[in-house]
Order: sequence, then structure tokens, then C-alpha cells
Amino acid sequence: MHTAIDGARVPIRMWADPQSVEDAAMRQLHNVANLPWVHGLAVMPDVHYGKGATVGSVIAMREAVSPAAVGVDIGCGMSAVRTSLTATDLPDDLGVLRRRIESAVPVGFAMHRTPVNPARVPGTGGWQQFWAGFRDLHPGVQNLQDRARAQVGTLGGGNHFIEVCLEQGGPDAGRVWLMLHSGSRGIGNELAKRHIDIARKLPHNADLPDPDLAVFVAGTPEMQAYRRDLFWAQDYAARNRATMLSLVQLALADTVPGTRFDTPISCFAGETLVMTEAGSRPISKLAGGMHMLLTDGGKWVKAPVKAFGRQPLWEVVIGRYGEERTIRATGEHRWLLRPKVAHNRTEATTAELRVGDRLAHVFPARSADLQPSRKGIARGFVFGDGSISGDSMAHANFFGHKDKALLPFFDGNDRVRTYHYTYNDAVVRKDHVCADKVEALRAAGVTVREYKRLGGLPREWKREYPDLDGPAADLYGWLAGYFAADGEVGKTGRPAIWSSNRTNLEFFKAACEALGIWTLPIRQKTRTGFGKAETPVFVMGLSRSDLTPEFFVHDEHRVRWEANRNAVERRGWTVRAVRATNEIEEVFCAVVEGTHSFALDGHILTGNCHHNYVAEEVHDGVEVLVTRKGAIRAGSGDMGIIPGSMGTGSYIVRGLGNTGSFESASHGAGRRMSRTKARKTFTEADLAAQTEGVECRKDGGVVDEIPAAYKDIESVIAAQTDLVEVVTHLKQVICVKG
Ligand SMILES: Nc1nc2c(ncn2[C@@H]2O[C@H](COP(=O)(O)O)[C@@H](O)[C@H]2O)c(=O)[nH]1
Ligand SMILES: [Mn+2]
Repeated sequence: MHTAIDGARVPIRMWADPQSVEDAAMRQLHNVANLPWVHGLAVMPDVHYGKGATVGSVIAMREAVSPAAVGVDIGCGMSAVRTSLTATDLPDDLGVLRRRIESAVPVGFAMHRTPVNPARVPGTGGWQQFWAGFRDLHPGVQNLQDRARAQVGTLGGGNHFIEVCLEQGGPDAGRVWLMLHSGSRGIGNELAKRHIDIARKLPHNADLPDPDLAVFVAGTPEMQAYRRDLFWAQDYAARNRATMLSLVQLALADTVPGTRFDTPISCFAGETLVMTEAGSRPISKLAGGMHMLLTDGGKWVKAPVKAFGRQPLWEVVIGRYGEERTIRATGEHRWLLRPKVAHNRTEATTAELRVGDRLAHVFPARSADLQPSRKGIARGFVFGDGSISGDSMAHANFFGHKDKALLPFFDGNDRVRTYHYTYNDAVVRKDHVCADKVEALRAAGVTVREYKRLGGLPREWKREYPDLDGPAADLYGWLAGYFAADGEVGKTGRPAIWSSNRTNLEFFKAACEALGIWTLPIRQKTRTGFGKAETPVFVMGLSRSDLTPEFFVHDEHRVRWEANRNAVERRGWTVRAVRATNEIEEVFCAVVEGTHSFALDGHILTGNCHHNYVAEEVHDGVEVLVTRKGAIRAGSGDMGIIPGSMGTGSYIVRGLGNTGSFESASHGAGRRMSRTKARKTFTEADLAAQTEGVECRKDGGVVDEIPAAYKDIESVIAAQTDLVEVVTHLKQVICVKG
């Protein structure tokens, strides 16, 4: 539970005992909470004083970001992977394995003599494109590319570490894990320092209580340049960890042949269709760019799609309502499931999927007060039941009683005129009849029908589709008007729209997608025309529950729909078959910060790979830039790693999505004392005692990393039970430090 601290411009929500927070850190927190751009500030239980901003703080800012608060180790984070080994599989002399890891991964100031070949890093891709981005970085780092390349796959010093850990308790007790902690190395540091300097000199930062709080504001070239370098450095940090992890995996597999690893990256084959705001597109075509993707909660978010190298593929066959499709994905790809009565699994890897599993789905969020506009209805009706003769303007044609329901939506509807016609069955044609001949024809027993017509309407109403990005009320109105012309509501209350032109229904579908209205697949049927000739016609069902009474312009449509509007709709996909294939291909994934999920075509919600420091997120309905300075994302279901110290172990956690902390949790135990104080307080003997049973350095060079220099990890975890739940407790047997 948290304590709210008032007295600043926004309240400080603190998941730590305020009495335990040192004065310097408390001053930093107040300074941050007083910044004009700050939307909110949450403080994690591992809080302590830090350069620029307090470590263990989550700063949500509107249209601003502070480069010093992000810090110099841009993208610093954790990676972990579970192996197939248990404690007894490890060598008796753990020193052998430690030395193998130390010779595979340079530590401290050391770097690779030649850069690691990316082919040795399965699960990552797009390296060429990534390095091509180097030339766009700050001019001051342009001479550092060779060094940056040589530092990919290196640990660094301080509290960066690589560990071999054992799972504590539970059914998998003794299972071996690999874990590591590092960031964007020298290049991230160089970029950060340059931008921090730039920010300090900007005039709007002149009166800040602490020059380290200088910010960049949205829409300025400085912000644009910082964001470009920031996201590049975050990508570098993730690649650095991925490279190290694969080098450590090789070292372990060399020591214990046959070791297998859970793969931390999970992806799709190139043809997989992903929902974007501009329609569904193959994921391979999206790779290398930023796209608006549909994520959990029905929100559209901008996110990069990336290639992750060649990986073995599985095939998943899914079906719903007579539709069936096959999706190819890696065996480790994470699928989100809808729980069933028989089980409450909410996710599974491809390899763990079972026949009958129901995939989770997501639909774009709809505005609760969506109303069709009058003009939209008129335009949609003309599209369906309008006509154009020659170069004239468009007409709306009202057959039967449609004029009663539709005319009120047209301006100038007093101009409507009545026309008469007879059918000529032989040539399938309407023959117009002059008004003064109607009586005589009827008296002679000829069936004379009538319809009403309103002319003088814009030509494009009949010829063009409306703008998908236009006002939602106009688009919804267009759908309602078109439905009034060519739609029907069946006996079960299911609305369906008909057209002889498939493209019209595809547009109708796209417009529904844009508004969050679910549609069924378009089906082809055969219609027997007036001349008894068979012609193809297309029909598409619409969701009952996504529509509103105002959508139904005709009373009889609305009455049928009302009677059935709550009927159950089975929209979801069910797994019909899962099998491994022999195919190995380039695979792709979207990297959505925050929710770590995005939708495939068919609204299938799926997971992605995670990790980051500055993220664009929406909190309290406001778009904010969230800086997690020593804090992790802990959205509902997000997996996270909270390390303790080189002697006390770590936790794998699952986020609870607490909005009070901006869906965040602590990133570690946090320092209890500075490095200087730790060196003065403790000896090598203390370090040896506190790291007993751990194969690690025990010399004076790492005394400042002694476990007692950090807070008690158990208390830190206990202080955030409303932010995360513990999934696995790990304790290290090897710890490598630089
Ligand atoms: N399991 C281990 N945890 C460690 C070790 N050294 C530090 N730590 C914890 O990591 C966080 C990371 O801190 P950061 O601010 O540098 O990102 C720190 O708070 C400690 O709790 C270690 O050797 N092993
Ligand atoms: Mn770190």
C-alpha cells in the first residue's frame, strides 16, 4: 500500500515508509513533483537518492521528458531465461562455469576484439538496419561506432552482473536459470551526457530548482533529436543483453552438453496479418517501421515491428463459424487465452497450446456516445439506393415506404418528386410512365408502381466512399444510411448487409473496424435475377451488440434487432490443431511497450517481447511520457525481474496493473548506502561471509557491492504486494561482476 505525500504541485504516491527515505532523495522527489510538466509521480520501495532523479521513481510527464532523470545508462535492464537443467546437472566445481562465462563475456572495461557475429544471437534480427541508424545519432558520437560495435555483448562494471540461479521452492525447485543486468554501455552514456548538456542550456529550464531536472518539450527539434537517440540506445541495450544471454547460453551448453533454454523472443512468420489502423497487413511488410497497432483495451498505439532472425516454425490451425486459418509462429510465442470452465490458463506458448484452447481477442474501443450524423445517413443511403444519370448530380431513390423513414435526413426534402413505372419482364427493365397516363393504365389492369426521387445531391455521394479518418458520427451515419438501403435484419435479429460488389462490403468492413464494430466474414451467394439468370451477390453479418438503436433507420429493422440484441455472439477463435513443422524462416514481431500485446487480423490478441525505460503511455486518460528511473513496467500480466543483491537472490514477478503506480514496480532492492560508505563500513571478510555459497569475486574491488549495502529484498517485495505478485524466487549460485 502507498502513502500520499502532499505539499507539491502533484501528490507523491510512495510505496515506501517516508521516514526511511533520506532527505536528499525526498528533496529530489519534491522538486520533480513541482515541475510544471509533471502529471504524476510514484515512488517504489527501492527508492534512494540518484543522480538527476531519485532511483525507484516513476515520473509521468505531459509532453516533456528529462534526460537526466532517464540517466546515463539508457535502457539498463534485466534479462532472464529458464533452462532445462536442475541443480544436480551443474558441475561440482562452479568455478569452471564461472570462468567460461567470464571468458565468453568481457566484463568491466573490456570489450570484444572483433564484434560478435549476430548470427550467434538467435532471436534478434534487423542488425543492418539498426547500425544504419547510427549515422543519424548526435554528431558528437560519430567517431564511436567501432567501439559501440565491440561493446555489444559486454557486461560493464558496478552492479551489472551475470548469474546462474536456482529456483527456490515450488514444483520446479532446483531448476537452473540464467539472469543478467546491463544497459547501453559506453554509447548510451555518451549520448545521454550530450543531451543532458543541451537540455541544461535551454531557456525554459533557466529557473529550475535543480539543473538536472532540465527537460525537452514536445514539438522542439531538441526533443526530436533526444527521442531518436534515446530509442536507438534502448534498442542497443536490448541487443546487448540478447547478445550476452546467447554467449552465456553457449558457455553453459559447452559445460553441460544438451542444455535447452526457454526462448525469450517469440515471433510470427512473415505472411501473418497484423491489424493496423490502415487495415490488416502482412507482418513482414511492416518490419522496419512504426505502425498504429491495436493493443489490449482496444487502444491504437504506435509501435515498431522488427525482424528477429531465422527461427523454426510451428503451425496453429484456428477456426470460428466455418472460417479456418493457419498461423505460423515460433514454438515459444506467447498466446493470450480466454479461460475456460475446465481450466483458467490465461496464456500459453505455441508448443503448449491444446486443441480447444480459446484465443483472446480485442476490438477497437468505441465511443460510448456514438450517434449517426444526419448527413452521414443521407450520404450512405444515396451510396446504396442512389443513381446518377449522365453528368447530372446524384439522386436518392425511395422505393416502397423508404421515403417516410429516410426523407427527414435530407435537406431540401420538399423537392422530392414521385415517378411511376411498369416492369418489362422480358428485357428486365423499368419503363417510366408519365403521370397523366397512370390512371388509364391502371384502369386497363396494368400494374403501375411508384417511387420517389430527390435530386440535386453531391455526385460523390454515389461515386465515392466516405473518409475513414473523418468524424466518427459521419462514418457511423454512412453505415446506417447504406444499411437502410441494402441491409436487412434476419429473424434472429442478426443485421446483414448485401451487395453485388464485394469491394463495397470490404469498405463497409473497414469502416466498422475503424469504429469498433465487429463483422462476420464476407460470404458469396447466388441470386436469381429478374431474368432468372444467376448472379453472384455478397453478404456480411454485423455484430448485434456493437450497434445502437439509432443505427436502424427503419422501424422494422430496429424492432427485430431490439428483440435479439443480447443474444450470445461467439466472436472468438478456437485452436483446432497445433504441430511443429520443418520450416525455418525469418520471423517478425511487434514491440509494443506497456501492454506487450497487439492484434492479428481477426482481432486475435497476442503477446510480444518487452523491456524499456521511457515509454509513451496513457494514464488517467492522458497521454504521458513515463520515465521509469529504476522501476519496471508492471501492467496487468506483465512479467518482470526484481533482483536483490549478489548474495540474496532475485524474484520473477507478474504485474497487477495498479494504476496508482502508473502500472510500475521496483526494479531491485535499491541501495541502502552509498558506495563510499559501503567501502568504509565493510571488509573483504564481510563480503565473503555475506556471499557464502555463491561462486563470485570476493575481493576489495567489489566490497561496495556487498549485500548489506542494499535494502532487504524480502521487505521490498512485501511492500509492493498491490503492484506485483511473485511467480518465482531465485537464488544465485554463480555471480559474475566486472
Ligand atoms: N541478483 C543480484 N542483484 C543485484 C546485484 N547487484 C545489484 N543488484 C540489484 O540490482 C538492482 C539494480 O540496480 P540499478 O539501479 O543499477 O539498475 C539493485 O537495486 C540491486 O537490488 C547482483 O550482483 N545480483
Ligand atoms: Mn540497472
